[in-house]
This record gives sequence, structure tokens and C-alpha cells, in this order.
Amino acid sequence: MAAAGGSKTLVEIFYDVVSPYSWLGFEVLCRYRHNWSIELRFRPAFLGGIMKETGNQPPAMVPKRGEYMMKDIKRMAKYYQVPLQIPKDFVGSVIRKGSLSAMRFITAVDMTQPQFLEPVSRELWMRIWSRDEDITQPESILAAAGEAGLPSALAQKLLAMTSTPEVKNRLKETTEEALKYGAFGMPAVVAHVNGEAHLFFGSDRLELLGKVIGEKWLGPVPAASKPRM
Ligand SMILES: N[C@@H](CCC(=O)N[C@@H](CS)C(=O)NCC(=O)O)C(=O)O
Repeated sequence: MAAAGGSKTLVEIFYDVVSPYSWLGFEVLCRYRHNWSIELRFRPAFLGGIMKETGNQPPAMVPKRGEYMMKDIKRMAKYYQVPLQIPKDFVGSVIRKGSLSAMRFITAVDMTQPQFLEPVSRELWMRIWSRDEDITQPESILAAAGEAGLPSALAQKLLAMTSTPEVKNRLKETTEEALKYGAFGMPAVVAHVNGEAHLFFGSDRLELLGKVIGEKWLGPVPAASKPRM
């Protein structure tokens, strides 16, 4: 169902490639672009900043929750048909190394080559959350960019941009925008309905999102779309 006035409903997804649940939400919304009357906007932001500003912490920091999360991610990945695998050194790869350089690169892509935003984000998720590969070193980021089809000279240029105030500030601004909507974790999905912004936290709230925007939930792999992997 289209939004009032026949226009598409704007749905924004604030995400960070360090977040496996963001990947699930991202892929499902990419599929639903073909089923729902939505304009999907990708909003790369920094989960570390959201945690710091809200005083929240990654769920795995509570041991029992971390234990549950490992099982939950495996089940969700299978159900959502996303090839997510937990890195062997979860604390080292996810918590200690983090995603700041990767998210700055994605931000540079968003600012200058937005047509590559979706594949570059996906390739970085593939590295950290599927193949247990690094996403912090320049060569890792360039490899992901190459896989996404970004010409090598352009990728080098974007990598150099990641240390500029423009890119750093843009990532900060997008993170602040997510906070303004009330985000405390990721994915943070914001649907704009009749001038009102509705925040949904998690990849498991997309059915509810459908209800609020007047669209039907057809499961994580709706028939009109095919999982990309
Ligand atoms: N139930 C949510 C969980 C999402 C989640 O745990 N996201 C993490 C990042 S990967 C987070 O930001 N957690 C903050 C919190 O749980 O307060 C889902 O299925 O997507």
C-alpha cells in the first residue's frame, strides 16, 4: 500500500557493518524494496558513538546475553537467508578492532559515489561477518571496494578522504541524527508516516514496521525478491 498521496514511504536504516543484526535488517529491507511501496535510504552511522552517547553497551558484554546472542544470530541468519558466521575471535574482531575506519570509508562512498553504497556495505559485512576477515586495514577496505565493483583508483581516492574533517563530520552527523530519532542500538529503522518519524530497533521489528506503514509482512524472504546470496 502506498503512503497517503500515493508517494512512497521513506524508510531509513541506520547501520554499522560491525553489527550483525544490522546486516539482517539491511538485506530484508533490500528485498522488501520490491514488495513494499517504500523509498529505502541507507544511513551509515557509528554504533560506538551511539553506545557512548546513550550509555548503552554491546549486548555481548552481559555474559548470558552474549551466550544467547551467539545462538540467536545463527538461527536468525538461517531464517533470514543471510550467510552470517560468527568470527572466531568475536571480542578481538568486533569489540576491540571495531569499525571506525570501515564506516568512514562507507561514508566517503555515500558522499561521493552513492551508487556503490549498498554493495560496498555488503562486501564489508561479508568480510567481517561471513568470512571472518579484517575490515580495519586499508588493504582490507580496498579489497571490499574492489569486490563491490568500485574502480581501484577511485577507491584509493575515497580511502584518502576518510581522514578529512568532511567525512569524519558527516559520520558524526548521521550518528547524531540516529540519536535524535531515539536510537540506542542498531539497526535503527526510521519510517516517516504523515510527518511523524517512527523508530524501530532491530531486524526483528520489520513486521511491525510493515503494520505501521500499511504493508504486508511476507516473512524474511518475500516471494517477489530473491535472496542475493
Ligand atoms: N533483537 C534485535 C537485536 C539487535 C541488537 O542486539 N543489536 C545490537 C547491535 S548488533 C545493539 O545495538 N544492541 C543494543 C541493545 O540491545 O541495547 C534484532 O533481532 O535485530
